[in-house]
Amino acid sequence: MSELKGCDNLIKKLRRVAINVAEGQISRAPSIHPFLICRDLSYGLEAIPIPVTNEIDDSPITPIDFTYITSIQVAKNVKVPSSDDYGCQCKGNSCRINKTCCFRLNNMYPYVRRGNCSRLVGARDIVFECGPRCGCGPDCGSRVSQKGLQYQLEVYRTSNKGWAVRTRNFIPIGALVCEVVGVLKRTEDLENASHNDYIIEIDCWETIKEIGGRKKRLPDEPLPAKIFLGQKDDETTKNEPEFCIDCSSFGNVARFINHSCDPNLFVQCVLNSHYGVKQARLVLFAGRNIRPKQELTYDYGYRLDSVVDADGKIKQLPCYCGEATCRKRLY
Ligand SMILES: C[S@@+](CC[C@H](N)C(=O)[O-])C[C@H]1O[C@@H](n2cnc3c(N)ncnc32)[C@H](O)[C@@H]1O
Repeated sequence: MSELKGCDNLIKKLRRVAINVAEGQISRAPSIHPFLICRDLSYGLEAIPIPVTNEIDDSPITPIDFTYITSIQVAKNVKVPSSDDYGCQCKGNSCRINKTCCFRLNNMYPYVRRGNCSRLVGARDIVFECGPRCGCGPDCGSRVSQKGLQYQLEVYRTSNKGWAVRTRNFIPIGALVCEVVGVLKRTEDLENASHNDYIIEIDCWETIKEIGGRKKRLPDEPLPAKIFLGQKDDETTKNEPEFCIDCSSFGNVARFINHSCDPNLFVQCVLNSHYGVKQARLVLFAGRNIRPKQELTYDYGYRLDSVVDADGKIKQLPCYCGEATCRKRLY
């Protein structure tokens, strides 16, 4: 009986694969992994393919209700700060020795090199990197967060959290995992969004200023960016709109990374083309050594009772991270 059931399941799976081959959603080559439903979520946009697997249920064959992108898009009504005054004149790989390089904006050099991999030494309020207006080349050591995927990631189905992301490689502590990519929008434009599952707030300024219960990452470190934030006084910055990254319709693999109350990744704000902290890039780094097959998670950082519905009623979402220190609710 159980053999027959197994056969039945296999037939169902093959039928789904056949449908998706016909619809062009997955490669025509037969898969060796019985639960592989898409060979590459990014359809070739990432240097390393991101397979999607589902051993759990019959939910839509691929999480295809969004378009995969690899760099931030900007909503029409968002003005990106000027990049005229950002950048260094370093040439080639000279950034490490050049006193005027962008990385000197960091109080301390943020990365350390171990073998082939540069690692972030620890979470900072903000990391300054070289960027598009700099004279140095793409191999400059001050562009770590711009390197794209470095590890084999897999999107997979869970029994209680929908889709999730796990690594197929060992990821060392401090290593770049991925940027959170989506559409940069004004938070106020999303306040009436019916669901906020894929909206990530850029809270760099709030962290620096310890607003809303946030804590500075390195409390004793003088704020390296102060003089640059000082181009606009605090009052002006405070009154500027808030921004977030909306990954609901356009996004990358980060959109499938779940919350944990004891996460193995952390969000690092990075600036590399302007000084507008409210529009910092959000980049995920490993907060500890991560073994192959482990789920990747970060702390979404919601305050309890901070999410309300259209009628102003507090919304609650249970947390299934399963950690001993679980707060039981995401919000
Ligand atoms: C950015 S999405 C993550 C990917 C999502 N699981 C999916 O299937 O597309 C955020 C949503 O995933 C779910 N989620 C993430 N972490 C969770 C957790 N620890 N417990 C329960 N649900 C979680 C919640 O529905 C949340 O709003």
